[in-house]
Amino acid sequence: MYSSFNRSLRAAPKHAQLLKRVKTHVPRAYKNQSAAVNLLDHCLELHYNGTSMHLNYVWLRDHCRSDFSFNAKTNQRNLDSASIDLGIRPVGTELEDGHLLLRWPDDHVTRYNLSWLSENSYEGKRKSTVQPRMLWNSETYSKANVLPAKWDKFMSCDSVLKQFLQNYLLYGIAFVQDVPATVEATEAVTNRVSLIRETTYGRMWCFTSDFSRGDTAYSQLALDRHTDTSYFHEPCGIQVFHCLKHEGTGGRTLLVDGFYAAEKLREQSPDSFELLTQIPIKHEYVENTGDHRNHMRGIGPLLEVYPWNKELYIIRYNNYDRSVINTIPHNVVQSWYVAHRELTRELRNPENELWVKLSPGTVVFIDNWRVMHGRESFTGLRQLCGCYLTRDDVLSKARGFGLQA
Ligand SMILES: C[N+](C)(C)CCCC[C@H](N)C(=O)O
Ligand SMILES: O=C(O)CCC(=O)C(=O)O
Ligand SMILES: [Fe+2]
Repeated sequence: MYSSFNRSLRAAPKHAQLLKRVKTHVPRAYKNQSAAVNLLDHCLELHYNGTSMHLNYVWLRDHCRSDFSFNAKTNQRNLDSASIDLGIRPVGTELEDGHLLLRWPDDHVTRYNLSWLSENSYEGKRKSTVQPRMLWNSETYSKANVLPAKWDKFMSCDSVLKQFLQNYLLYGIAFVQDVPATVEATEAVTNRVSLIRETTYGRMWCFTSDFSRGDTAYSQLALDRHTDTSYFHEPCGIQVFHCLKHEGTGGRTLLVDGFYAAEKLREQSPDSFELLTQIPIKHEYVENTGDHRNHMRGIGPLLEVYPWNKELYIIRYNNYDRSVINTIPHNVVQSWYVAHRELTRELRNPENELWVKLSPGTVVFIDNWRVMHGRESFTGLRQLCGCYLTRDDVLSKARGFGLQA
């Protein structure tokens, strides 16, 4: 069944000798110190470090980290998974020195570190969160006393950037102060974090209340809390704002932790929470102004959770840009509106509102998959510049610093 395998690339015979080749039956159970293995009909059962894992046999062959199966330099799989016999079972197993050794019918030997298995198994993953977060309302955020980064150190010192990214991951917002009030400096601060995501608004944008675009953002009107670019299938991961100038009144920025509100909903009204994770909703951006012709549409539920651990990872909430609901029957529409109302009530709880007046020099990074922003109406000339980032790039940067993201 592994006829295409190159025998010379198989695991060293040293390991092979450790494994008794069992022709007629497979040993049922092995125990050593804190680990125990059982070969069940459809999977291998491994007890290790307080976790009981059920590891599918094809999976065990597929995730083999031998040189033959996996390229450790590129971190890519060499093995053609489609060539694995779907009925495969190991013909020999052994627990040795914190490792699980498996011999396959073609004599190939797979050697798993038990800690690697407990970290990477379904059971292990179910227990852990993908991204640790500190959910906040205005009081808890203020009490946390999260310090902003300062421009000089932020631009030159990696530990300051790392701390900034940690704050961003935990709270979904992070500030840099003392930034020169220019688009160029704002761009430099952003580039220090990651790649800028160009959209129809430009790469770096600078806007004021001139209705140059067909969107309320380009007015002096108040904007209720929302996430941006809900009309993309992948909404932008981060929004960066820098207020370069404001000669007038009002115009404060509103920030609300959408996950704090959504978790309240999950506690108080689990059915409504679940409905919001299941009903796909359209958001649209239709623009016909001057030279601008845009028609964007994104479809996705208001809340999305990882299926294996139910951890929330995105909220799309923009009542301005939400499009026609016509994909669900009326009785579900009614329940959806009830659920939307419950979530909205929580999002609008004044205790959850963090109001800040952005002023020249302060750049704010907002997790647009989690934290909502809005603004108070204003008078006078107000100029805001900023840009969007893609979430994957920012998370990658954070992981590069060893942060859990
Ligand atoms: C930020 N900037 C002014 C460039 C664009 C604003 C986009 C506004 C849009 N309604 C949305 O919520 O996505
Ligand atoms: O003007 C503001 O403070 C923010 C407007 C807004 O929501 C946006 O540009 O995305
Ligand atoms: Fe916005």
